[in-house]
Amino acid sequence: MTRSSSEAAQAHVLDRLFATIEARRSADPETSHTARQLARGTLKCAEKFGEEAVETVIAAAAQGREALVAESADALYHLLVLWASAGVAPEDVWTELARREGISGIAEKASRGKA
Ligand SMILES: N=c1c2ncn([C@@H]3O[C@H](COP(=O)(O)OP(=O)(O)OP(=O)(O)O)[C@@H](O)[C@H]3O)c2ncn1[C@@H]1O[C@H](COP(=O)(O)O)[C@@H](O)[C@H]1O
Repeated sequence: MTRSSSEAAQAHVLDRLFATIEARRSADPETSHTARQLARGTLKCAEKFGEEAVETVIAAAAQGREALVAESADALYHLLVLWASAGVAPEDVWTELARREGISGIAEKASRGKA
């Protein structure tokens, strides 16, 4: 696989995962972790993402590369569950990221009057 097609596959996996998450809205919470999370509401989904984000920080600080990869996957999954719960589509975020392409983060911060 070439570098560019590999990169495209990485992007698609998040879109495929989001489609799976959306399809789980009507699934049985007894058999679907996603349905269970969505049934708890957006605030609980946000709280769960926060927990997974903290676990990602701990992995980065003390547990090594393999743990960081695993915790990052958990965090991304729970971020997508949060988007689904809150009515955010991946395209909304991809569009915002594309809008920022080529804008230096340092220049953007300076434009808001921050050093
Ligand atoms: N990518 C994931 C994924 N990553 C992490 N997890 C689950 O997220 C949970 C995070 O671990 P925790 O120990 O924090 O969870 P927990 O012990 O259940 O804690 P609580 O939720 O009770 O707070 C685990 O149960 C993981 O199995 C995931 N569950 C599902 N998916 C994807 O979603 C698809 C649909 O899953 P279901 O909805 O379960 O069918 C799957 O095919 C996968 O592609």
